[in-house]
Amino acid sequence: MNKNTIAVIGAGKWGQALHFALNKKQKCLITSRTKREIENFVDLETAMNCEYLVIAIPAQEIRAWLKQNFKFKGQKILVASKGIEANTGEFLNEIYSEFVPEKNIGFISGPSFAAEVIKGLPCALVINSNSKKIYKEFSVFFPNFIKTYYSADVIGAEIAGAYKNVLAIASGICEGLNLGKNAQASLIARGLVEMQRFGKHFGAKKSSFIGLSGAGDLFLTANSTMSRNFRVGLGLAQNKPLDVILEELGEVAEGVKTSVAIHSLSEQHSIYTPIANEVYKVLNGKSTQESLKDLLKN
Ligand SMILES: NC(=O)C1=CN([C@@H]2O[C@H](COP(=O)(O)OP(=O)(O)OC[C@H]3O[C@@H](n4cnc5c(N)ncnc54)[C@H](OP(=O)(O)O)[C@@H]3O)[C@@H](O)[C@H]2O)C=CC1
Ligand SMILES: O=C(CO)COP(=O)(O)O
Repeated sequence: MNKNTIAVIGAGKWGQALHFALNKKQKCLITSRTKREIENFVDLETAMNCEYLVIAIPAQEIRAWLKQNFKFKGQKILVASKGIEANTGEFLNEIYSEFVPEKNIGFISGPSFAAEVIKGLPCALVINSNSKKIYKEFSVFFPNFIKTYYSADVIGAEIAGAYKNVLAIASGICEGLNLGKNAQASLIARGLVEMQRFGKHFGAKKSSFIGLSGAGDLFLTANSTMSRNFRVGLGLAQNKPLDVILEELGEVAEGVKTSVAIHSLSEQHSIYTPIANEVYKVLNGKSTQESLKDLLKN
């Protein structure tokens, strides 16, 4: 393993933006499944030898990718994905725990559209880890336009980051149906309550939901066409088939699969998650008007 070296794995929108940011203060390598003409692009083996790895691969792909490619040699990992595995309902920290010791891993959360980070626009992120050492070691890599905070509430950050994607789909539907700003603000506020309730069940801290990881990322994503998940909602409001919406998007919208995970977890654990459940149903063919009626029922 090469000491004091850093690499990003996954050169999608977020991986490239993080690489741009992390390459400011020191050399940062990048690798991806598909080779690209990017500064410091290397093969997977070279990247895997770095002491610090930032992994930006969609949540649904993580388990298979880790099984196929990952060998733990003492690397420190920062997970940049936001989602819950659909077919198991497992959180990313549970999946990673089979491959990396807890003291070597952290999770990024907070409002951060890749398109803005790659322009060097300022933002604030949270590095969530059970080890403050992980925060300290990774935070020095971040450039001066990114403020980093520390939190030990890994599960809270994970749930907030994954849940807000489902709520962004709901907010996109709201916008697409022209339901107005009152409706959208109500949806976002109730969504925040809902994700907090869901998180509490799994041991998350309330404070994570009112800070950057929860409200911060939710307000960003649920209010902007820059969000892929929000755009999925806009498409659903126009009655476009999901496969067409996803084909046009051409990038990952984690909320689609995460809604499956939240739906099954909330049934399994009897957690009241009305908005996420309606998103799940609309993604499975329920009409948006029916869904709206059901959400408004007293
Ligand atoms: N975009 C954003 O603003 C932000 C995104 N995120 C999160 O980061 C994660 C990645 O998102 P983003 O980069 O935007 O998504 P993109 O769709 O832009 O890119 C995903 C990347 O993952 C790689 N990938 C996909 N499937 C596999 C696989 N089976 N094995 C290996 N690599 C794979 C692809 O590599 P290749 O192209 O080389 O095949 C692709 O470049 C998501 O969880 C997202 O929620 C978090 C914060 C901000
Ligand atoms: O997580 C994000 C910003 O913080 C990106 O959201 P989308 O995946 O909906 O574009």
